[in-house]
Amino acid sequence: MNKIPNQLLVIFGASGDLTERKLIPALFNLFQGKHLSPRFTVLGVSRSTGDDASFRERMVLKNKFIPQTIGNFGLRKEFSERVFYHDLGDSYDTDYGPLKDRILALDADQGVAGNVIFYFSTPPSLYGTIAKNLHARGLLEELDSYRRLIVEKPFGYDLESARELNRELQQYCEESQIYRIDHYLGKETVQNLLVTRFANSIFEPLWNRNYIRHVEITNAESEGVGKRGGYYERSGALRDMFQNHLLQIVSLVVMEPPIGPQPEEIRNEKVKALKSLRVMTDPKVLFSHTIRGQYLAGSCNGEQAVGYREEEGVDPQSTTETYAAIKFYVDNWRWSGVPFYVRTAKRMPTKVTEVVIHFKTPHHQIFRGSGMEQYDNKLIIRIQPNEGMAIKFGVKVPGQGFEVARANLDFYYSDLGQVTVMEPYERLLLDAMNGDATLYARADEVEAAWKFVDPILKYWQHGEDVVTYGYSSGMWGPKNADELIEGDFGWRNPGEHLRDDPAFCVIS
Ligand SMILES: NC(=O)C1=CN([C@@H]2O[C@H](COP(=O)(O)OP(=O)(O)OC[C@H]3O[C@@H](n4cnc5c(N)ncnc54)[C@H](OP(=O)(O)O)[C@@H]3O)[C@@H](O)[C@H]2O)C=CC1
Ligand SMILES: O=C1O[C@H](COP(=O)(O)O)[C@@H](O)[C@H](O)[C@H]1O
Repeated sequence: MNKIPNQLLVIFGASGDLTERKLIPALFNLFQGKHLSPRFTVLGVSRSTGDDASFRERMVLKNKFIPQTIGNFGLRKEFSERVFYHDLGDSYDTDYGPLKDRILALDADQGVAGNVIFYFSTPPSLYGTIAKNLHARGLLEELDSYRRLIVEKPFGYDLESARELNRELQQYCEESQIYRIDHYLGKETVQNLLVTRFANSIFEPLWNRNYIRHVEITNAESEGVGKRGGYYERSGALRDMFQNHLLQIVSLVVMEPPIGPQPEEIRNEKVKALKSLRVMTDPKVLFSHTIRGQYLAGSCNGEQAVGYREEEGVDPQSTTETYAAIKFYVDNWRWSGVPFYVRTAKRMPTKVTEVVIHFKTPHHQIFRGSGMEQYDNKLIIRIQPNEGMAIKFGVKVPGQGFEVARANLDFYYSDLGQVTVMEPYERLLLDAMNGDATLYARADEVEAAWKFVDPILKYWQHGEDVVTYGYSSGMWGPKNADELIEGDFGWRNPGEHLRDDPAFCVIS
């Protein structure tokens, strides 16, 4: 079962939240599932004082994000013995000689055959510095073994900084060594978009402007920003979710069939898809096609929630958006004239991510007046939760005449029974260990996404007529966002339809 090479994973920023909440639990699950090679080893690196014992205790033995089950303590202990810590000193910009010695010693003791993956889990401002220092000590040179970098998001702050970061990293290693992580690509249902489209013959013939009226993508979270207010203030919903996760989903919906499943074939098509998004630069278009909002106090999931401006680390006058809805077009043969509507937000009534393909009504409506013309056919791809797919279509109501009712064909992943679905970080870590970059973003892909987002960011920052709407926590966001969608459609609000927000207002 073990095909993964022996290797060492070096995590920079190892004292942080991501390491504790996601990376170590994912690695433990992989260890538990016997997916790792027998000599797989982890070295945590950061500036915090510590040693192997204290790091093992915090990150493995007492890590509350690794579920405690009867009998897994022994396994934790075993796994913890494969985990080590290196204290870097006061700065990430230092001589990596001692770190190199530690890596060589671990290589000799643990037998990882010189294969090393460096995981950058620090603030992004340090990525270039860390790569520079690894390079200075020859740690990125691939001789008989491999050296890879996994780089966390956000990849850049805008187009220029993303380009600069690409240039910086590519100065020290080859593009093929760089793995830019986007955890949405690690979700089974996101990958299933490729299979739905290209492993079936029933969808692809309809997947174009002749049959599709519009495409709607919703990413809603009921949580607020929590303890990440400081980070979020500099980010906002557009940078935090739209530029990366949502545009990745868009690229999978929009792309042409790749000639094969190889990473470069898939990534080439995704880049082409992102390049075909119509960049909006006219302020009038930006005004009418983009909506930004910020959550106010309210009630979410039965609990009182504070407004964004009251969150820890947030400026009480902040205009950072926690809601973004964008309408745009894709300028290519397949999608010409089909509007795409994408929204992402925090403090919505529920947590849900879904893609809805709205098909056109039949061009000749025989059953006009029967009820069906109000309901276009839809394909709903539920990314989370209740992962699955549904097709909505019309059926005859039994009895005289031709009354049409709406029916569903549903598939839920849970119907597959006892299939273990890996968490995104598990899947993506395993892929990087295997050298499979299909589910990682390439430099040109990230830049193409920023090219589309940059003018929206600039307009939101400097545009004269930009408005930020306030919406109550627990509601579906600014009412104006409904007007983005032409015709009588509105957004498909999964679950309860809470429309009339008494607190809806303009906040800046
Ligand atoms: N947490 C999450 O859920 C997610 C995080 N990410 C990304 O992953 C990376 C790590 O995130 P996360 O673990 O949450 O971040 P943390 O703020 O917890 O930082 C990680 C570590 O980086 C080190 N560090 C070095 N310089 C600084 C500095 N100036 N300010 C703060 N920390 C510093 C700290 O370790 P020390 O001081 O010991 O050196 C810290 O423990 C970031 O790029 C983030 O954007 C992406 C998606 C989700
Ligand atoms: O990257 C991020 O993603 C999470 C949402 O991830 P999900 O897998 O729970 O949908 C989001 O909360 C966070 O703000 C963002 O940085």
